[in-house]
Amino acid sequence: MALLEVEDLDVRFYTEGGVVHAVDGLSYTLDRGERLGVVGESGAGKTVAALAILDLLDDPGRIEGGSIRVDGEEVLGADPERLRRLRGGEVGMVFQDPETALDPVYTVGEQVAEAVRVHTDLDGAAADDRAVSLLDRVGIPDPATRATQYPHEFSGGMAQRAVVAIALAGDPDLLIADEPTTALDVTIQAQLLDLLDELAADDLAVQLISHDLGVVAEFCDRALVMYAGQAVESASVDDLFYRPQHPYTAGLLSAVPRIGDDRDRLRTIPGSTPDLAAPPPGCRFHPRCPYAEDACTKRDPPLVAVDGDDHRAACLAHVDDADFDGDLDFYVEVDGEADP
Ligand SMILES: Nc1ncnc2c1ncn2[C@@H]1O[C@H](COP(=O)(O)OP(=O)(O)OP(=O)(O)O)[C@@H](O)[C@H]1O
Repeated sequence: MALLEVEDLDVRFYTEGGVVHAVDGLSYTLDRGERLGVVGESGAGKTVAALAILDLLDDPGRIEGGSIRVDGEEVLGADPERLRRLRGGEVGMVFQDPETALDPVYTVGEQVAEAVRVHTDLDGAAADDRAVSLLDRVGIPDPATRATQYPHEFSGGMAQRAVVAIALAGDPDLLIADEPTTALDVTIQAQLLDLLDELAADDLAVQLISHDLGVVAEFCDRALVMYAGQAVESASVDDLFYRPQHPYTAGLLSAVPRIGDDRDRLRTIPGSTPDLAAPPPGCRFHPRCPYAEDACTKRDPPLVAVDGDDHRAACLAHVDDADFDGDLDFYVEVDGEADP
């Protein structure tokens, strides 16, 4: 049995501008100890889908359907005791910005110890000791002194390590990291990824949400590509990078800057993500797709196996025919102009 099984998840936001269908029929699984990268442009539904796993969506967001099982147990509609065990217990979460995750009025040690108390049997001095050892485990030097300091005394990288320590307090099986390095500078980003790498080597499964395909290629075993609330491709990292099947995946890859690329301007896929209150009919990517045919405007394509069960895509288009060599230049816009 997979550690995490998401099946046909449906999340909508009821806004004044209409019903935003943020996650639509999302299904995927994550095994114990596996590292899954979730990629896609801003607004694809990556964060909303992750919050749904812990039933953390607030008004006007609502989970309208589907199933989320952690270790075989359903999360949706679970009682408060089960949710307490889940959040920060079986599943730890790290967000982009450590400053919003830490409370400025408590010391870092108090915050880690509180998480220890909530999720374990430890109390009092034993919880404080565990907090110091967690700070040590995430690579914070002189953890006993650091534990007595307040978040503002921590650098961004150290604060994010403290957030990881809090996420580990309940000894989770799964860590969801939502753009955990985006707010950090490049060297610190690499150090934090090294830390996640070490933790994952200890059999912790990681769901890493990232805009950065390079980070996903380096860190993850498998990747799930999301577009406009749906999964469009799911594959091992190798298959995804060398044999992308969905034109959107190919577009994302061709937008990655490469060594030797002398263009310093931003390369993007032409067009923008659709308004999820009124998504285009058929395949949601068709208005931006160079391969779109009439049928794509009518039929919402399901994920189908590409070559074996582990590689699935919501399109069996012609990316292969284009002899993909990682440089689909015809696809990409540079500064809004067609790329020569
Ligand atoms: N509170 C909210 N009210 C209305 N719509 C929302 C709300 N939160 C998210 N959405 C919508 O849900 C969709 C998915 O958002 P989500 O944050 O999951 O995207 P994302 O892929 O994580 O993007 P990013 O990389 O920018 O975080 C977006 O269209 C967004 O506008």
